[in-house]
Amino acid sequence: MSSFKIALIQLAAGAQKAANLTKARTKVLEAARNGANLIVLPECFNSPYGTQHFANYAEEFHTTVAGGSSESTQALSKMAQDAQVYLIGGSIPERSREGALFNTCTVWDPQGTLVAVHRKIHLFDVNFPGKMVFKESSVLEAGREMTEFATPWGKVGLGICYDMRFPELAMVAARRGCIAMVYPGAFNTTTGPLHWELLVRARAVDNQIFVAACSPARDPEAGYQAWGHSMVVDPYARVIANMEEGEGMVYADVDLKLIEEVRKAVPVYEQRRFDVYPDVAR
Ligand SMILES: O=C(O)CCC(=O)C(=O)O
Repeated sequence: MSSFKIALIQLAAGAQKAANLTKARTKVLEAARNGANLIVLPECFNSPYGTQHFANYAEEFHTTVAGGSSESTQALSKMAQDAQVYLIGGSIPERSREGALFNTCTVWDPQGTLVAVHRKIHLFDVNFPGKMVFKESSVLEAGREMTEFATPWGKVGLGICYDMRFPELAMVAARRGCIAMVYPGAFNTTTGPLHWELLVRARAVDNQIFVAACSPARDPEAGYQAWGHSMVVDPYARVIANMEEGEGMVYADVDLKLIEEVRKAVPVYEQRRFDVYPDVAR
């Protein structure tokens, strides 16, 4: 199958988890009715985003139990099944069996089966003096593994938000044959205008793959002002779908022929000089 339709759902999450899940469900079913095959929700779509919120909203779920066994994972499983789509469930605060907290993305197939779990690897610890200090590592543990999952169209790699800043993840995923990287991510009004589009397009042009980044909508009442601007970029690094900061949805047709086409036109894959930089060839 050489093409599919992706939908990014940019929604604003409020304080009520159940309401956030209901809103996500409505949008997922709408995207499926409009023909989407792979649907993406934003980072922390079931809770407000902020270090003070992770523990309150965290859920423990078991990857071996159908539906994942917690409130949000059961809701995600059912959404995927009812919509008959692959669903990248943004991220949710996860509590491990040992009590550690993670920022975690779960992925569901059209049967509602859990097919991947990505725990955010690079935690968002930054300091812009006078503007913004954020220290996810004060409450979260970092994931330790790269994540990819199979679809009928090819393998898809995953990262969460700050993971996007680390080109190694996307590079290794592409070298392993991923056709796309998907990042649920909540940039903000400080770093969003500086780096969001640049990073999404950079991961695409470096690796000649599709890249999608799905943000929460900006909520003027929220403590954390999300950047929005969810977007899909093609393997030429062209923005093929995007939006502003409000709630909504964007769709893009992912035409896999473009990967082959750009790799023929600009064959960096065959031109790499690992003999010159052997330390990245390992
Ligand atoms: O990298 C950034 O500027 C934003 C990252 C972020 O908000 C996150 O990792 O949640």
